[in-house]
Amino acid sequence: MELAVTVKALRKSYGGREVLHGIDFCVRRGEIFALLGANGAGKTTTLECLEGIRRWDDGAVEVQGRRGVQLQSASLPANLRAGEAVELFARWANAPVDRGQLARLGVDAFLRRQYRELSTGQKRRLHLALALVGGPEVLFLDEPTAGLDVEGRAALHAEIQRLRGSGMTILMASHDMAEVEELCDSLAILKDGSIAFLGTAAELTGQWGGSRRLRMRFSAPPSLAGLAFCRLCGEEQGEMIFEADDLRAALAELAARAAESQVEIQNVTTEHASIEERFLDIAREETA
Ligand SMILES: Nc1ncnc2c1ncn2[C@@H]1O[C@H](COP(=O)(O)OP(=O)(O)OP(=O)(O)O)[C@@H](O)[C@H]1O
Repeated sequence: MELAVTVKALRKSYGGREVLHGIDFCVRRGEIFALLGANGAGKTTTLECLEGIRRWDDGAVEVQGRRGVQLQSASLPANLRAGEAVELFARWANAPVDRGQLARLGVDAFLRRQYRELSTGQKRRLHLALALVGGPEVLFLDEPTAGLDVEGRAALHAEIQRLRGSGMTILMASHDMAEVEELCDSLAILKDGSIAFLGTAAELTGQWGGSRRLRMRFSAPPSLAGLAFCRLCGEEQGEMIFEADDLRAALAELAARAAESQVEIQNVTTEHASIEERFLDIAREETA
């Protein structure tokens, strides 16, 4: 397994207040990795340390390959035209302008417009185009689709997937759970400057432990008094809906109840927790 990014025991303080408390994670080459966390959790600080624009106090950070950075609030000279910015970055990187990429990002539509005339979404697309000049091997994106319209978001997701397909490693900070679920191979949840979860989205939502709801249709209502592993939380279209922390135990318990009550189980479906639900669980644990 080839690693593109390694972070070991990374610590960072601002003015004596520690905001990263020794975090560890790795990103494999060619994967899309997301940093999630509430406002102020430390995502941008972590990305900035990796991007090489922020000093850290202790620990180690390694990035293998050329870096491309889409800044969160990057600002260019107000009267610089988008096309001039692209030419300028290409000259600095000693690389040709990739017209195809500009078209895919929709930047070609406003190349003649000055930076100050661009909308938030257009600026974001331009910043991504600039980050991609020279073909980075490791790309850093800070909330890449914030401020983009639906079409822009879809186009950008398609482009991010295309870039991953070309072997690029992508690290992104995001608040958009649907985006993370759609794009990312693995993720870390930062909570107050420490890692609260590290793994894949499937591991986060969990096949069993992370599942929450069980829908069951019985031939007649079984006796449900004193359930230990689940609780009835509603009925919908003839199905009983249960909530459980351990679905396996809940299923066994309900099957036993059905047998005791001599009723048949006609249908069972489980609903897994979404990334958002698990994220909120972790956020709540933080304040508990
Ligand atoms: N330049 C700075 N000077 C002092 N404190 C800072 C600075 N930048 C960030 N912080 C503090 O460090 C902590 C982490 O901030 P950071 O921007 O890394 O979080 P974040 O997870 O990216 O938040 P957001 O989701 O709001 O962008 C916060 O408490 C923030 O107030």
